[in-house]
Amino acid sequence: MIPRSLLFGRGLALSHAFSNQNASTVHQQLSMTAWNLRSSLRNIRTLSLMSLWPFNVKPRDFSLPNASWRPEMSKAYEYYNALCEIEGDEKRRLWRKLPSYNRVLKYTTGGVYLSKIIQSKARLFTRNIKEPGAAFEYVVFMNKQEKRCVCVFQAGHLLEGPPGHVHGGAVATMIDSVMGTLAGYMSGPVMTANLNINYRSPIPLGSVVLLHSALDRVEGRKFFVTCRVTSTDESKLHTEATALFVSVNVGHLFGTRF
Ligand SMILES: CCCCCCCCCC(=O)SCCNC(=O)CCNC(=O)[C@H](O)C(C)(C)COP(=O)(O)OP(=O)(O)OC[C@H]1O[C@@H](n2cnc3c(N)ncnc32)[C@H](O)[C@@H]1OP(=O)(O)O
Repeated sequence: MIPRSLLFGRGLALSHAFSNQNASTVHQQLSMTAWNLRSSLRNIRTLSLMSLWPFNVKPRDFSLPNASWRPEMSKAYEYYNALCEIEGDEKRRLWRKLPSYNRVLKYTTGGVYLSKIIQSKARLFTRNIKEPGAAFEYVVFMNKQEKRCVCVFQAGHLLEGPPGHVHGGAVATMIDSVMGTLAGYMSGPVMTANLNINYRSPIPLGSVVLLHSALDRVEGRKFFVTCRVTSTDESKLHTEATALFVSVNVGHLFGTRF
């Protein structure tokens, strides 16, 4: 005959034990169950660490200064970084420098559309060129209280569009990324539903600009965001944009929502 514990699992096996065995055997069984539970929890913890491999080492923060930065980039960085370091209660600081990685680590194991090979090779568009200074060099400074952020952006030589100037798509990429970062910071996961851009004056290749983004209003799941791209002294307007971001649940990103 098949033992009852194998048919109904440990819970039912224990109730069976209560009715048939003496107290010391029951105590022994309870201790064993607790030990098994602890060991299972240890295994789950080990598994969850393994599932992050190879990302359980500290990822590289791409928003730190490097040798490719022009003095203008370093100067703007230092200006906003100093705002982040103003003495005071950490929680009450207005400005924060956001770290920037080449993957959104939380989502490494998701994505029903992606094969394992593509998943392991996926990298954030703006952080996928290894040569420092060749493409998108940028740092985002967030001011949650004022619902705005500033991005210091140095456009590298691989972003050429018109000769000697930055490609409009590269500008749009940065605008979308910075506005999306702001909307996401305020609300959790979002996707761009609508993006309108007016290009006012071309951005010279290799130059440093600021992207000023602000949350205009929120209507339910809809986040309306603005963005202005200016020279670092803010005297020249390069680009203006407005966008709508819609907050989504993680299932939407993985195509698993119903
Ligand atoms: C750390 C690194 C950070 C990097 C940040 C990078 C940010 C980059 C962001 C992106 O580039 S996302 C990629 C580009 N975007 C997409 O691929 C989105 C494709 N579209 C969708 O997935 C869906 O259409 C969307 C999530 C936007 C909306 O679908 P839902 O089914 O969730 O919502 P629904 O269609 O019910 O719309 C919700 C509301 O938004 C409104 N809406 C949606 N799309 C709209 C649109 N295009 N224009 C105006 N309104 C729009 C819609 O009318 C409705 O308004 P009401 O609530 O008032 O009825």
